[in-house]
Amino acid sequence: MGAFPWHGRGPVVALPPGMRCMSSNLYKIPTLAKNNTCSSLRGARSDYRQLQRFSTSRTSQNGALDRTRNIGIIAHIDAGKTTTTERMLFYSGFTRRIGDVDEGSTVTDFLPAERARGITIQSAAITFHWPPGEVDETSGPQTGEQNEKAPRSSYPHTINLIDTPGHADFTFEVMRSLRILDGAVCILDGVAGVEAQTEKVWNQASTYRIPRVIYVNKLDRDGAAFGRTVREVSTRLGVYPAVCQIPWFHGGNGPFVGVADAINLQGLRWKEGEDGRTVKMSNLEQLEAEEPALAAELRRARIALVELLSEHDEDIVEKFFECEEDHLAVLPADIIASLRRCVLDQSSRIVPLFAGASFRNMGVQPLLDSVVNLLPSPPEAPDPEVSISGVKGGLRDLLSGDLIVEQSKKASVPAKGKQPKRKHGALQSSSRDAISKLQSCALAFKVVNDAKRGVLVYVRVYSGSLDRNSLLYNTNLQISERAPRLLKMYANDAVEVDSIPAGHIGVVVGLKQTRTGDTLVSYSGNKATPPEPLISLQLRPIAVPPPVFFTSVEPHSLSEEKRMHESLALLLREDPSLHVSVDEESGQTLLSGMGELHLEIARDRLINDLKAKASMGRIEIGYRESTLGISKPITKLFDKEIAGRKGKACCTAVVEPLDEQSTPQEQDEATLLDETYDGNQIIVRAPGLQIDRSSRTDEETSPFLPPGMDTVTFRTALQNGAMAALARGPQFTFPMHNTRVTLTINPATDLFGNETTTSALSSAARQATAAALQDVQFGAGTTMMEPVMNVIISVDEASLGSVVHDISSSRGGHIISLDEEVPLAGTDAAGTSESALEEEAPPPIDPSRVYAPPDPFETPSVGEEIPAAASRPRTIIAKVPLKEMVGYLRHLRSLTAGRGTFVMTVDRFENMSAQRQKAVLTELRGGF
Ligand SMILES: Nc1nc2c(ncn2[C@@H]2O[C@H](COP(=O)(O)OP(=O)(O)OP(=O)(O)O)[C@@H](O)[C@H]2O)c(=O)[nH]1
Repeated sequence: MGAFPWHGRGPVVALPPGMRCMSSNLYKIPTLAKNNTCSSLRGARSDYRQLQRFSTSRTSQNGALDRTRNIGIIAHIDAGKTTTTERMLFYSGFTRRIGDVDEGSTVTDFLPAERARGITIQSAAITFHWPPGEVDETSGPQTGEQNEKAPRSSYPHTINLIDTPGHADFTFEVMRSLRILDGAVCILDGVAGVEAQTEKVWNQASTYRIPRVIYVNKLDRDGAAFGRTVREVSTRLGVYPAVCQIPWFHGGNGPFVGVADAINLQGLRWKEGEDGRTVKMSNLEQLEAEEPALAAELRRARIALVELLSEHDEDIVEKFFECEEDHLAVLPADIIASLRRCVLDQSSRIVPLFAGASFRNMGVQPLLDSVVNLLPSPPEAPDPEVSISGVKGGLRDLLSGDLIVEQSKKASVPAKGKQPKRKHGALQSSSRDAISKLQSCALAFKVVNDAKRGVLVYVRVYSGSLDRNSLLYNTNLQISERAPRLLKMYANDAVEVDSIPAGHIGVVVGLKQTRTGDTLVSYSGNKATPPEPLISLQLRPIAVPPPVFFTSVEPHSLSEEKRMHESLALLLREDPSLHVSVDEESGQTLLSGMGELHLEIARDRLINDLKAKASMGRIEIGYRESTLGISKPITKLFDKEIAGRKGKACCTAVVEPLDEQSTPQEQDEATLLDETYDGNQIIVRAPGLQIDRSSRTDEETSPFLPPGMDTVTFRTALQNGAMAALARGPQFTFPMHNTRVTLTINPATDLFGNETTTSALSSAARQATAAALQDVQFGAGTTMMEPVMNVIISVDEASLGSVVHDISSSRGGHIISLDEEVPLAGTDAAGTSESALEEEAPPPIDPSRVYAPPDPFETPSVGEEIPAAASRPRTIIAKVPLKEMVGYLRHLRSLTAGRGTFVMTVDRFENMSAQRQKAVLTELRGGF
């Protein structure tokens, strides 16, 4: 048993064999070479050289994979993610000094903007080992066979940690980080409990079925209420908290000094003011002598834990009977194994819960143990969702061939009015053949411009192995790029590697176009593109929410314009939730995003980090314009020379409103395109086009089209033209929304052989659509639309009335519900995982059946009891125009004595009343 020195005394506890043994190296930091005078990061780097051996034999890869955890930390803003991460890095030996968010010296928040604001903006990927030491397949049990006596936390594991941002403006950033995680630690603030943002991120994590543990932080703070937080976990997050630790308050109601561990039946005590490396451990008898009330509570916690597990796990029931129904006699290894089964099979809704105060350096090492012991390795994680040829399913199903069977069935059903393409059997075998050619499949989950190394593309490899110099096909952009260099990242430091195997996270340097969210595949054979259907394989696609704020960006001089656009392009590669458009009439460049802070950070990145010489205008709400009626069919002939080449094409456009009442358009053979993008539907029809399909390439052409132009190019040119016209409404110049454009081409009269170039087609479509919009403006008219937000506000009972009144009377909002019993589905996830969202919401959990230790302030001996009713947490769900929510946090804080919080997401764009439109326009004009 390891010694945990405490004021120079010897070991205080010897645990019986079979119980969890926290070997001494666990809570100690490996000594770095004394003469190592370089930075702490560089110092640690030499210890991680072994990672360069990524591309070794399959067995060792599998072994290493078993000892890998790709995890993230999710929480409400300020719950302590960065503070906890810094301790994790320190205890693992990665850093030699604990960074401090308040001083701006943390490792993970390394962008200057993050350090300045003390918040995490870009999630950084960082790798360390827990417990410290080499990850070696010879140490610990072999793959698959878990030694019953020794927990996983007794031998080193590689932890790839993705630090996710907590601010609501970065929802998309959170989503894209979440989808590559195999497990997550959810940090709660022990004073604030479960907050609105926590609920939101929690629901997003549920969408991806990410196994989680909960860590209740800040238990050192006045007003910390562990028991209340545990109950909130059950009511607000809709899961059963498996309380694995309870807080240790000195003497029952003194300062927080450590935790009592219900798995191992021991007390862990840290010394105030130290770096937390030394932990005093007491067994149950010692704890009884020292803190009898805590020891009694620990027994209750252990009983509750075994009871809870027994309700969901047969194996623990067996162990319980083997121990003659003595809850305290069940071995810690059996409890850990049971917890692990429940965490991996999420149908039990059991989530293990731990306690600590990271800032005081208390509780972080056992939390790291729980990451290794309870969260899944990559092969144990839920099957990642893929979409291929329009069919969704799991990647493992795809690789085993099951998903392709489905895809073939779907593909072999002819669309209405069309001939079946190929026979089902043939397609199935060719699909199988294509899948067998897949060498690797990876998701680019983050693009970062690094001042020293250039553009870094962070990837999570899902199958095979991504090798240096391999050709990667980007299935989103439909282009190929070579991967000249691969890196393993340690926050802002890196180690060169030859390959990144499945299950791991790494960085590709040298990709010119790949963006955040793109899927990269490599395949065998010398073809320029991967075989069908691999060409359409996409990993966990996510829907980008519509931008609701915008700002203008102006270069300081004409000569700076090119550089500014390059920087903007890079910014868009990094963050696809930003949009750039150029207003055709004013020539102004507009940058739009999801929130004010989102655009402020983009400005910082553009001007301070990317050094673009440009200035940004005021951040404004992105209104939209919508048509109130149908236009006449308007035909436009484009006949002009462009760049010395004659271009001629003709097109007819009709625009009309697109809303719930709109009748869906019948699709027939003449329909070449029917797509909805950014709230607008574009239909392209060409009756009588006479399409010929090449049996060899599947390419479709027509004798009416100029030689070399296929139908895809033809309809894309028309679509681009219509989209350009929709970018500017006829009356208010805001982009059009909820609008359907039907473009009709008569091949005999509207196409002119060689003269019908793609730019002529685009121009004809743009002019016809713009003219149809003008026609509407002078007929039925157009209206302004505004973003309406789905707002979730957390307040206490005492301030509920004033907040509801403020929302419904002063802000023109509609209250949807108070205290939704069942957790809300992650609204941002809409469309990302149908299967997850289709599931029925589980029944609510009765908090009276949930074990939670009493909070010190609830005991009669301690001061006055806080009236429970007034502090009861309440949740308000409302729909409120975004305009009324600008600057709302400050107002909410003043209404709720600083306790209220809220999150919001775009619900929809709504038509504005004439009165409201007038008021907004007056304000906008005054503001300009
Ligand atoms: N008293 C106390 N304060 C803490 C504890 N953990 C974190 N804090 C403080 O809480 C504040 C927020 O901590 P961070 O670690 O930056 O929180 P975060 O969740 O990373 O915040 P974002 O990066 O902005 O999402 C800082 O002032 C910390 O010093 C704790 O255990 N006890």
